Amino acid sequence: MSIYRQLATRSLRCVAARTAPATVGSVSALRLASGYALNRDRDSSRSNARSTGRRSRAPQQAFDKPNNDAIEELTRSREPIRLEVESLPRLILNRVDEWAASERVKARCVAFGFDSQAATECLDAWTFKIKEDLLMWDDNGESLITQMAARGWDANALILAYESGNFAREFENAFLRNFIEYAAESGPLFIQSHLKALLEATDVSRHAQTYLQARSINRHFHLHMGPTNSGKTYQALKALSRAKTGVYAGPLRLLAHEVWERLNMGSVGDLNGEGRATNLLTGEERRNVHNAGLVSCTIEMLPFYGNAAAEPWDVVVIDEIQMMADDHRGGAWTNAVLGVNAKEVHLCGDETTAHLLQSMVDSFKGDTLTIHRYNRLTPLVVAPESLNGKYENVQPGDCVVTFSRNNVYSVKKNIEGTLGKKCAVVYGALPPETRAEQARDFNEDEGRSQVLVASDAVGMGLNLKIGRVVFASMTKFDGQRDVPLSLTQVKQIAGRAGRFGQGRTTVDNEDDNAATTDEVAAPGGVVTTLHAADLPLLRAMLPLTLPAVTRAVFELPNEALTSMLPLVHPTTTYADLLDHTAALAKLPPNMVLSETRNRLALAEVLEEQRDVLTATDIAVFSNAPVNTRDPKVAGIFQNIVQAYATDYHVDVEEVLKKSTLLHTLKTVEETLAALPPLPPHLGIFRQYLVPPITVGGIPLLESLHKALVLYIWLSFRYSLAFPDRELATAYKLRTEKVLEICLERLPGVRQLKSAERTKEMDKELALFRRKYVDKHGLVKPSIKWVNQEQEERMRKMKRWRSAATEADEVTEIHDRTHKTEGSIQQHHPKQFNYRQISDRGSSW
Ligand SMILES: Nc1ncnc2c1ncn2[C@@H]1O[C@H](COP(=O)(O)OP(=O)(O)OP(=O)(O)O)[C@@H](O)[C@H]1O
Repeated sequence: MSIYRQLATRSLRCVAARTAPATVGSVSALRLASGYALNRDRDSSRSNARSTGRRSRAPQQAFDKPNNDAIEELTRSREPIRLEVESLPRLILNRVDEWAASERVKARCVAFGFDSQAATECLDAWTFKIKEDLLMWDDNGESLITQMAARGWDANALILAYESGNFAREFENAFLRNFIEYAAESGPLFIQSHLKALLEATDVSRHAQTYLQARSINRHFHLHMGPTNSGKTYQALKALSRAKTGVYAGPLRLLAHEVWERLNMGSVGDLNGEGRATNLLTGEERRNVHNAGLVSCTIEMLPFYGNAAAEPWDVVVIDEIQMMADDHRGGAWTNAVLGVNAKEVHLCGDETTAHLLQSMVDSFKGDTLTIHRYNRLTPLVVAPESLNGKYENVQPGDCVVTFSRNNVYSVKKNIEGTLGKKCAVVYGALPPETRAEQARDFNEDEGRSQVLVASDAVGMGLNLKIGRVVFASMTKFDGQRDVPLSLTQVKQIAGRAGRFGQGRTTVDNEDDNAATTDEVAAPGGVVTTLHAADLPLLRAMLPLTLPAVTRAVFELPNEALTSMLPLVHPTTTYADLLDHTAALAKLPPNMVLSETRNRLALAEVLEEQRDVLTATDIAVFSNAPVNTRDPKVAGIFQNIVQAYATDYHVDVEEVLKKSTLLHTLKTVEETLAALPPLPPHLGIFRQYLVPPITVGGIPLLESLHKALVLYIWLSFRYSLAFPDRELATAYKLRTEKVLEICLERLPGVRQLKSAERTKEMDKELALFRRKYVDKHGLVKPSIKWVNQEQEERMRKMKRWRSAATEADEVTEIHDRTHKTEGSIQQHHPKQFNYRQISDRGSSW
């Protein structure tokens, strides 16, 4: 947070506390006490200690002590933040002098066409007028709102900004717009018409009116509201499956894919196996089915304007509507509600958005709305006990939730080492296709995995047979520090337990919500924590209702940027253009601008090619799916932009070459191809079956996958400049395959001891040995990387031996070496002898 923001925050807090003492609470409903961080540290220190074989230094007591402070804080911070309208004038007064005197405001004025002398004079005059106005306003709520509106202040927007904790930036933007409106009427004559043009270009408050088709019909909205696993999507899809034309729009391409498959196969609602021809449309994939009346797509690809004949869709289903409050992607949901051309719009999500959606729909003349409310189909209970910090207590059907890829691996290793049961993994950086494969391995009876270890990515998009969710920690590292899990995250993740019709473990709990279902409800879900100390917190959080979403996230339309372009100085960078437009934008009611951090990072790269790229190019590239936190992908994005700008021809292999990611893919593929299969019923014998590159290569393969998805995404927008879509898709599929095998071979599962093996198992094992193990008890070394490792050892050995022969005093060692010449493996029996280690627990 900048110093300015800190000061602004502090001063506004003080004023608010003075002016509305009884109503100001803490900013976030769930910004909890430091006890969270303690739990996370304990968790990771514990897993580190296990994996390194050391004892954790954290005293055992700390794991068991309930975190009362955090629970108390939780209860207190549930108090809603309130700001009375009467406090607003004072908040404005307190800030106005400092704001007007600041250099950044002057710089902004210069960018808008003022000279600095004129800017200072005009700002002084405006400040004086504000103070005069403030003295004249009476302090009665309703009339104050009207008086403020007459002077260009949107009191309700400022109150919402304050209550949602974003007020510093938004107050500043409100000052800027108010000042420019004033200057456009009363400022220096030479600039007035220019300022009016700026105000017009950035006025997006009537953006909904630009969706002409949607405005010309009367849409009927159905809100399907309920917690996870309450059957909302099921009911909405039923309506879609009956429609002649329609669309399903979901948050992930995984979900779009799943719905596409289900509609085509007829496994939705009333279809009873009679498939409906449905097309698939995602940023990276298009599949056309003959005579398709339906489309399944990701929300960003929603065909707003209706079907191919430009007629309104009969039914459009928009899933996970609460995502309209998401800082980064929320704009896509908001636009869908504003502009989709459909007779019936079904919105599925949790209760938090009901009020906001009602007021949005009310603002569209002629549109109507019905709300359907649902309860969970299966009960969800908090277990009476935690796992008491012991992975031994994990059961088949459990999903252990932790955060970050490394923690997922380390928990997987701990569980596999302790229980001897294989774990599937799901985390955000895994390609969705690989996630789905892991989910299948866990869900299906013949799958190898009985336990799932997942990050919060498990909260959405996958149907999983989870009986019990176990939170390994109640905090998450946000890139800078540990933050407590939000109530939304806790509820979304916990809700995965006991999925209707998919449950695995049972709890004795009668389901009383399942009256409307077509089939018998499955047993309910259970949720618990790994550590005893976290359980009371979980128990306190689960029954809480989620705070209502008060504002939808709004994405700056490209038209606003292109209208602004001729109005700013020609040397203005794209990042500054974005920033100026966002600062001056007049938004529709109850909306807040989306987060532009990632877009600004991409804009910096695009700036290098600003003389070549068109405004449309910049708009497309700056919205490309690039995670700038992954330096490999960010580097490849830079190569792509450069190749596009210089040659208008982007060769997929060429842009990937510098990153060596394709080389990694080939090396891992070759390594895997030379490996014997995994031994049956045994844990993984790391030395032969898990070459280091198959573990170390996983993050690189994940980056490669993202880079390929980016290429494919761009190829759908510029098919001439990106001609290698097929090749990129082939590489993408290869990457997914290799990733799956690498995950399959991740070391961890303890080898079964002979007492634990059945005769059948022994038989299969004997077969395996005969085929892959030589007479010395070694896995047959036809494997390139093993050979290379052996050669390296031989080289070292020779060097060491020659050094030893030179020194008389090491004769004894030399003799010992000489005896075993020709059988280098015998120097490392622990590493190479398969027979010797097969009965030992894996050291991984
Ligand atoms: N009436 C029903 N008959 C049969 N199966 C149903 C019924 N309602 C829901 N299901 C099944 O229950 C599971 C959960 O339903 P659904 O995905 O619609 O819930 P949801 O409330 O949308 O959950 P989420 O918010 O997690 O997406 C699905 O597998 C769905 O097919």
